[in-house]
Amino acid sequence: MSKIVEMKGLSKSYMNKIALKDVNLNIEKGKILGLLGPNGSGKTTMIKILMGILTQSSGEVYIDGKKPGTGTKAIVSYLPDRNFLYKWMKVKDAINFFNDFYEDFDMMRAKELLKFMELEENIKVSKLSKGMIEKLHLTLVLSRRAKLYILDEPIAGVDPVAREKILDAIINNYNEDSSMIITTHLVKDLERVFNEVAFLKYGEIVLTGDVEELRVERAMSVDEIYREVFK
Ligand SMILES: Nc1ncnc2c1ncn2[C@@H]1O[C@H](COP(=O)(O)OP(=O)(O)OP(=O)(O)O)[C@@H](O)[C@H]1O
Repeated sequence: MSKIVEMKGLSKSYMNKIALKDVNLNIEKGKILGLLGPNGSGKTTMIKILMGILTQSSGEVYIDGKKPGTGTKAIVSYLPDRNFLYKWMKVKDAINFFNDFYEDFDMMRAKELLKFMELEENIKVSKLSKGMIEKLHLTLVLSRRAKLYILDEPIAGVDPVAREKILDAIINNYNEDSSMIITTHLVKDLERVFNEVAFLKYGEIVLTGDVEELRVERAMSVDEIYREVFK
């Protein structure tokens, strides 16, 4: 099977608020999908459904052919859009914690990434800046040999130099056997990473496709297309 993610008629409402409406979206293995949309468009809701944190109101979702749950959590490496580290931890504790927790954690890769991100193992998490925390999160998430990586706003809140470094880490550590979903509204910064994009507007997919094809068809960058769709 070539699809890593399959969504069919996926909808989600919170009380009377519709967050996702009849979403049909497939992600092929080996691709990096940019899930793009402004605040409140439903990106996090979609990711939480993929992670089994929320249940859809209707429709179907499959990850590698399975419904989200314990089985799929083992093959998905997820970067939430909030800090998930404990203040008492040192960087090396966070690494060991992940190593103990995830069978697919690759310690060698983690050490290389720490070096690349210029993160010192003995620093306490409480002493790290916001940008350094994001780098540590990404180090942890990318050090797993997962089939699917889901990165929710991986570069929000970091300076442009750190952004470039984080993007390089994503590209260098990505391999063709895995797939990735990256949500962002910082389209210009991230578009060089995407193979495919899906635009979410008020919970609906309004445009999806291969990045190269879209750029050629419309003679615009993804960022320009985004601005046109959401103006
Ligand atoms: N727990 C909740 N209860 C009620 N409404 C919610 C809840 N979570 C999200 N929503 C609503 O659902 C819609 C989609 O929210 P969601 O967080 O998925 O958007 P998003 O695209 O991730 O936004 P952002 O870019 O700001 O993170 C929004 O209108 C939001 O107000």
